[in-house]
Amino acid sequence: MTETHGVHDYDLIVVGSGSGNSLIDEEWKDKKVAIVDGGVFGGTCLNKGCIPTKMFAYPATTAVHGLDDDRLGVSMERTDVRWREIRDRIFGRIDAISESGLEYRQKLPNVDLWTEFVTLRDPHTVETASGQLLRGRQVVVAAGSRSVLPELPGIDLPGVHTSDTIMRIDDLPRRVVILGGGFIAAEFAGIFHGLGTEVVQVNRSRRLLRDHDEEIAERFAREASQQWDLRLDTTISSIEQGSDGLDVTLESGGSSETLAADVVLVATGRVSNADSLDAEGAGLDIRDGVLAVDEYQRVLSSGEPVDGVWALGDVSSVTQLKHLANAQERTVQHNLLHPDDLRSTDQRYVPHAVFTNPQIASVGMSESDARDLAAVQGFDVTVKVQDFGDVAYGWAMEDSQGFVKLVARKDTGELLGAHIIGTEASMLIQPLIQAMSFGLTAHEMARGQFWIHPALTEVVENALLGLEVPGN
Ligand SMILES: Cc1cc2nc3c(=O)[nH]c(=O)nc-3n(C[C@H](O)[C@H](O)[C@H](O)COP(=O)(O)OP(=O)(O)OC[C@H]3O[C@@H](n4cnc5c(N)ncnc54)[C@H](O)[C@@H]3O)c2cc1C
Ligand SMILES: NC(=O)c1ccc[n+]([C@@H]2O[C@H](COP(=O)([O-])OP(=O)(O)OC[C@H]3O[C@@H](n4cnc5c(N)ncnc54)[C@H](O)[C@@H]3O)[C@@H](O)[C@H]2O)c1
Repeated sequence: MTETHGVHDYDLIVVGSGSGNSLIDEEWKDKKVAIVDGGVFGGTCLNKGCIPTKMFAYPATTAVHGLDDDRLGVSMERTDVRWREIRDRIFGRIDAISESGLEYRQKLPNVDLWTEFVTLRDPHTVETASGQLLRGRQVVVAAGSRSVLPELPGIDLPGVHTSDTIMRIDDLPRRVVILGGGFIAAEFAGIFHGLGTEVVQVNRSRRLLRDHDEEIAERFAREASQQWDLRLDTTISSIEQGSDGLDVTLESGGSSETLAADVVLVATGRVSNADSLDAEGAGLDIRDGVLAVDEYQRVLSSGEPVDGVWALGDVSSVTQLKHLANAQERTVQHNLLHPDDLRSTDQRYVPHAVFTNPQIASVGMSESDARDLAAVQGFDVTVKVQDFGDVAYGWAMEDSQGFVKLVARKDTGELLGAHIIGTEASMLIQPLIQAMSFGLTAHEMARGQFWIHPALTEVVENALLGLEVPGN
């Protein structure tokens, strides 16, 4: 670092140590780099997102599957759930990774680590909370997103959590009320139900998982309502401290009801941190609530890319997923060093999975989006829904939950969307993502390879063969 008139000068400033941290590799060893993070080193995914949630979801799903095995002629009992042991195992591993990542960065001679929140003074200058000014020849904004809390009486009470804090509580709650119908609500409902907590999930609209294919969302609502108390078209009007925990008042169709809960989880969405960085004040564009970038991840000001200023991940992406943030990080890593050979990220088929019970995974268009596109572009759509229970492994499982739904163009066999609900949906979908990414048609994918018999993947093969496409 060099210091001119109280300003610390760098070749590169990275704001955010989540996906942004991976940018700093050997290529930067002879340059001055600052990495700034006012939160926990390593970002959301590691510390309070993808990783710990899945480490809770796995034991919870294992427990629930065991309980469900009665119908297969095997009886199991969940006798003990040792929450603190689970929690401490999870965070024992995670906190150590965060701490060692921080120590590693602190030791690098060319890197300064600033453990403060910053705001943007201009596109190339950030000001730390303690008033230090850092100026970067290049700046990467990778400041992520944060939970939004609805304005609700009692929202500040102890016992009311977001996903940031609920995984660290001391005891497994006996009763939890979850507000929201998206990814986080679905995953935590699955976790707490699996571990034996009484779960009430409250969703404002009739539709859970609103961005999913309708049939998937409906099947999930059916499966959820058989496991926990699902209240649709319902809101929470207030939370109060009661004599037996929290009194949570629900409103639905003009009537109200008060439930007692030990904890409330608020899972009502996450917003880009572009506003808390004061990106707009620094002259940067905001589009759809996120920092606007072009295809090369260059940040825009009045619609034009700002030289040497980049953004990636949740701060600049409406789709908040770690694998997308990572892909954008690889793009920025290249572009920072190759201004004459800029790359973009292929975002045609960004998949996702919801690790609830049953799992859900999806890539590409929903049936209704595909039909809308077909109406505009003048092609026909073919759809096949194949139940897990129709193939041999599904019989072995006595499965009545899972299905694969494929959406394709009738004329060409191009796969437009794939949606799976059921056991290990997150893995079953991968060959479909591959086919779509590499342009395999439905028939080529079905007949161009062997499918192991009698593996569950046969449900994908059969779904492909059930589409009305050329070759089938
Ligand atoms: C509960 C939960 C579960 C999730 N599960 C999954 C999953 O299973 N799969 C998946 O793909 N995605 C999942 N996600 C989403 C995923 O975590 C995010 O998409 C991803 O972490 C975004 O990475 P990022 O690098 O953009 O931001 P982050 O990892 O959030 O990093 C941003 C960093 O910037 C810091 N920061 C913010 N503002 C400032 C500032 N003003 N000054 C300095 N530092 C600042 C923050 O402290 C943070 O460390 C989950 C999210 C949550 C909340
Ligand atoms: N497995 C994964 O990939 C994974 C897991 C968790 C989170 N995430 C990411 O994190 C993001 C945030 O997750 P999320 O579940 O918080 O958001 P979400 O956008 O998925 O769902 C938000 C929910 O809150 C409801 N809601 C919003 N405002 C409300 C209000 N005032 N009162 C009542 N309900 C309200 C919405 O109707 C919706 O059901 C996801 O969109 C996803 O990108 C991914």
